[in-house]
Amino acid sequence: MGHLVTVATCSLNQWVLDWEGNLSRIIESIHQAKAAGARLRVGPELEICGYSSLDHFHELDVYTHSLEMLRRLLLDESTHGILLDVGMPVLHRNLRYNCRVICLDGKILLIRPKMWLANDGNYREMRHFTPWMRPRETELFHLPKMLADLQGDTHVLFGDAVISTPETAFGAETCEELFTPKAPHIDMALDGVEVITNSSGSHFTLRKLDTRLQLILEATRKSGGVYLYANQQGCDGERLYFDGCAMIIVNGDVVAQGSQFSLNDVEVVTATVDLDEVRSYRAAMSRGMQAAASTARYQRIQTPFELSSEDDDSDITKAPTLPIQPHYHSVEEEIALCGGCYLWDYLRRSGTAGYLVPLSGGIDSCATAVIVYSMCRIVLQALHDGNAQVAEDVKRIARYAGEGGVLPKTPQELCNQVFTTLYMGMKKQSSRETRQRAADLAAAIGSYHVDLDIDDVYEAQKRLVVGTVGFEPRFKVEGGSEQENLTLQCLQARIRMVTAYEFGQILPTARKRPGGGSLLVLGSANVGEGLRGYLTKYDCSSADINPIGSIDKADLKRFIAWAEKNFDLPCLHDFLTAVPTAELEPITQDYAQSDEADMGMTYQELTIFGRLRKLNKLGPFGMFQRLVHDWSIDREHKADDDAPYYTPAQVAEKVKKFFHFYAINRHKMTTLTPALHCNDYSPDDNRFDLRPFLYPPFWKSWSFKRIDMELEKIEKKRASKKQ
Ligand SMILES: Nc1ncnc2c1ncn2[C@@H]1O[C@H](COP(=O)(O)OP(=O)(O)OC[C@H]2O[C@@H]([n+]3cccc(C(=O)O)c3)[C@H](O)[C@@H]2O)[C@@H](O)[C@H]1O
Ligand SMILES: Nc1ncnc2c1ncn2[C@@H]1O[C@H](COP(=O)(O)OP(=O)(O)OP(=O)(O)O)[C@@H](O)[C@H]1O
Ligand SMILES: NC(=O)CC[C@H](N)C(=O)O
Repeated sequence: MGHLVTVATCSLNQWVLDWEGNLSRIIESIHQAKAAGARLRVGPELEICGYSSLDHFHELDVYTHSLEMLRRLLLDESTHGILLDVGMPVLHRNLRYNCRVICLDGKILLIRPKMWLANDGNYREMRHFTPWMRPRETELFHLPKMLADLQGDTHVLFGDAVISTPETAFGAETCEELFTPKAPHIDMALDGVEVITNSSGSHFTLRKLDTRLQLILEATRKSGGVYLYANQQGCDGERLYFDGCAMIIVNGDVVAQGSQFSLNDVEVVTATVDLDEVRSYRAAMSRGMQAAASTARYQRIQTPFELSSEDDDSDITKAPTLPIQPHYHSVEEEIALCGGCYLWDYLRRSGTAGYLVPLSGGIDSCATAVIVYSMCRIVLQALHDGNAQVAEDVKRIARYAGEGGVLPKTPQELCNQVFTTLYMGMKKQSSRETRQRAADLAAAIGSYHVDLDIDDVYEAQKRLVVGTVGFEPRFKVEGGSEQENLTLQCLQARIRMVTAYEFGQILPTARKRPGGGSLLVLGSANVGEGLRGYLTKYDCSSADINPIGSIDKADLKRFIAWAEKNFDLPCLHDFLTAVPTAELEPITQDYAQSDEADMGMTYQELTIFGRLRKLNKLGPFGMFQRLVHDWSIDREHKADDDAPYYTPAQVAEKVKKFFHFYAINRHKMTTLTPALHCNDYSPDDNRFDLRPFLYPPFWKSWSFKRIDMELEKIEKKRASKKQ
């Protein structure tokens, strides 16, 4: 029995209900772990069926197929000789549990159900599973016949227990459990469990890795121990991107870290850890006394399987893996990499021929196009690194096999095959500048670019009203009313949507691309526009998928400024300096439409409203109370110099205006294009931010009256102070 132990964790790019694909990735990770000399391997949460199976967890098939895949795994002798911690759903006494199955050499040692289910934001585990609410209790699980014959027994243990090997003990906690105030690893550590596995289905949001890593570092800093973090990676069929980053942490130090964004379907991370370091770390007096006082005792399931041997201790070629500095990406890199990896998974899994972006010459569709370009760069890097799966996918999607099997040499070359950009101008509304910016960007990234005008279609459609009811709607600048102005704007916007789909469906065939097929249309409404409803329902904001729908204008601008340098795209500079405009109204000598003027608020203010509404959970009155302090405070007391300054009356007006537009436009969120989830202030109505979409008029609401009452109090106080 030795004290040097090699352990493995992994990230797997699983896909919901891809039973045989998921199993093959699990087996591949076990082979890689064994090849690295590991004797314990942990995989992501629910890895057999894929984490985001959602309401499929209500179907018995999912439990049956999970058992069938587990049986295959147990039967496969190439996976023997290593302790396995595998994730799958299990039906036990008619209740559904989210479980870890711990097995060795074709036999199950323990089934450990998740105790603290994830149930906020995007997570609805309580809808699908029952939590195991009996800490440190176990009972017998009746094995179905297909497993009983392998096990040579009819039952195995089910519940909250740990595994004891000759040299150490290890226990499993599952994803959310780490985030809870009384995480299971605390009691396990106090009871002498030295290795904790954490199998996660943890999604990416911008700047989130820090939170996750701090929790793990803190856990092992306080309790000591070896922590093995496994996570899913990629798009498994939902709006979430799972950001892998498998890690091994020892006593508060990271010793191994996998990639957060990559196109590797299987990534195994291993380290050799010294159990004696855990023992010394824990032997500190105060911790020792707490451990002695703890009454939490775990049932230990004994196995004679050794994680290491005394031979290892005298093998001087074996050494503990040294601590490293954890690696974080900047926000700009996160957008480029997360968006790029997600779009590649979506493309290769949807079986379509590529993407199409309606490119307006503005910053949002520009950001979407640059994310597609980032995808092409990531793919090229993976080809360069010899990723066989990516090579196979490129041949299939970009049909390079048909052209002599030569793979693309540059991201632009790939871009030209899988990415179309479409500028759809109007003679009076579109400026030369936007048309030129779109063309310049397309040339720089190599997309197949189409530049056309939609005036004929627009005029023909407009004539339907003129010819049928004898009324000719006019723009405001031509003397028309508000309603006429809106109707004409929305008409253009919707014609663009129809045109985008038309081209998306026929272009691969028209270009004689082998296999034809359709392009997926990408949307590019940013998070603020969605929230404020500053978009036309069913225009180009209605697309197949939107990579930037949960990202705000400020982060998008940072991303474009970063890409200008890091992707060597000088043409991006002009996008950054342009005034955001919808170009839906005719441009005259003294009028050009502008987003911020139209919206009655700036994009910066929109981000603040969006965060306070969702993250701080503030309604109109609460938001007024908060902002009157942030925005009306005397300049010299201000913490943030960039924050706007407004009088209390102006703050009241701003907050009311925001909630008014939010309420009357909320219906647009119900039909908004699915967006890649990158931020916890996303207004996505369908999965994340569940709200009504028919509100009473806010101008007459009690909450607005309360703002007025509060404003009166504030103004009286200010007036009396001045006297
Ligand atoms: N309570 C409710 N529940 C369900 N649906 C409701 C509804 N109230 C209205 N509606 C529907 O929504 C329609 C009004 O919404 P909508 O048609 O979007 O039209 P609307 O919101 O009136 O106008 C679109 C606005 O977006 C602006 N915009 C800015 C930037 C870009 C773009 C662009 O398109 O490129 C547009 C444009 O300047 C204009 O101010 C109604 O005609 C009705 O069909
Ligand atoms: N002239 C155009 N040609 C092609 N697509 C357009 C054009 N005008 C608008 N679109 C599409 O409609 C979407 C919504 O238009 P809008 O004017 O609101 O742009 P936006 O959301 O501010 O984005 P952008 O910054 O790209 O203009 C754009 O993102 C773009 O995809
Ligand atoms: N699957 C889970 O338990 C995930 C929940 C966790 N709070 C996370 O975001 O990572």
